[in-house]
Amino acid sequence: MRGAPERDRRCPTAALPRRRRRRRAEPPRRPGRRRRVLSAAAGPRSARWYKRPIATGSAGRRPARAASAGQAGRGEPAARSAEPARTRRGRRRPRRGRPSFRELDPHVSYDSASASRAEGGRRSGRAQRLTVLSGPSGVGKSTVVRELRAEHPEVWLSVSATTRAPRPGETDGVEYHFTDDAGFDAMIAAGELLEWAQFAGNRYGTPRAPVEERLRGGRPVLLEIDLQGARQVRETMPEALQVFLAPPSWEELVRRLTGRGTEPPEVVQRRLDTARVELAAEKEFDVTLVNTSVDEVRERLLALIGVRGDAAPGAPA
Ligand SMILES: Nc1ncnc2c1ncn2[C@@H]1O[C@H](COP(=O)(O)OP(=O)(O)OP(=O)(O)O)[C@@H](O)[C@H]1O
Ligand SMILES: Nc1nc2c(ncn2[C@@H]2O[C@H](COP(=O)(O)O)[C@@H](O)[C@H]2O)c(=O)[nH]1
Repeated sequence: MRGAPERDRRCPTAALPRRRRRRRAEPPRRPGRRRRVLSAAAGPRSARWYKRPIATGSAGRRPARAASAGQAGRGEPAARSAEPARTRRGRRRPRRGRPSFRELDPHVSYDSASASRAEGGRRSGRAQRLTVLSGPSGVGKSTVVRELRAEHPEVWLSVSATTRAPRPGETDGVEYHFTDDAGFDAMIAAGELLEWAQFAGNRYGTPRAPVEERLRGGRPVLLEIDLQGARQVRETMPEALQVFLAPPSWEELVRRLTGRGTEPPEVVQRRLDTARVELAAEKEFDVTLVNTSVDEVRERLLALIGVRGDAAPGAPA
């Protein structure tokens, strides 16, 4: 054992010059945990990934590329103005703090926990099976999921129960299981819901049994749920991959939600108020995908779920 220097027992910093005492007397800081982030290296469809160490708290995302998804004029993510700082050796210096959702580009970033879960799962032959897709109302979750399932019906989407009234064109048992308050209460009381939440004046919940059944059968399962539901699933099923779908900009989110024309103005406003809270919680998720292009997000999501582009479609829906 190396001999420890003898200490002044009354004051551990007494031997230090005065200006260094205060700093040494403070409890030692935890060294900044370094995370590894995988980011798309090249073009939007690239299957190449590079690993880039970043400091804790930084998403380490690539600077946004204007019109990267060929959606010029439709709320492209704001490009970062300055080149990233570099170390003396010319390496990229990690940014301090996470960028806001406005700074993100439509490329995926995910931290070490989810990356190793997803990658490790695949290596061991056990693909990531449960994926939660969340994000503010109107960001495009249903649109992306619809496109994804058109190509890959083997990805099973949970049909939620809700007390919301059906919109024109919605069918009971297809988009939702529509129920009333008493029916919803009964499901809660019977423990039939994996999670549930109150959202913009209605209740929504994920029926537990069908999800568990599909997971047992090895099907990739997708839950399209709000932030409160995502938090509950994080508690009860921490192995689930949590994906946040973000809008390219606030203005674009407003445009999409109002443009959809499914809610009266007061409900749109309510959903937008909630959206601010949801956007602020983006960091809780393993991955953020910015929905600038539905095609790109669909491909990214398929890769994250672990469904290969060459996977045979046509599995039972
Ligand atoms: N990448 C995109 N570019 C432009 N418009 C889009 C994009 N993705 C979705 N939209 C449009 O945005 C609107 C809202 O999409 P969608 O209904 O899928 O949102 P959502 O997140 O499922 O909303 P909610 O949470 O309220 O169910 C739709 O009109 C859809 O066509
Ligand atoms: N916590 C849950 N949230 C859900 C569920 N099903 C849908 N949702 C979310 O509700 C809002 C509003 O949906 P809308 O169809 O009325 O526009 C949206 O964010 C959905 O993701 C659920 O089972 N649990």
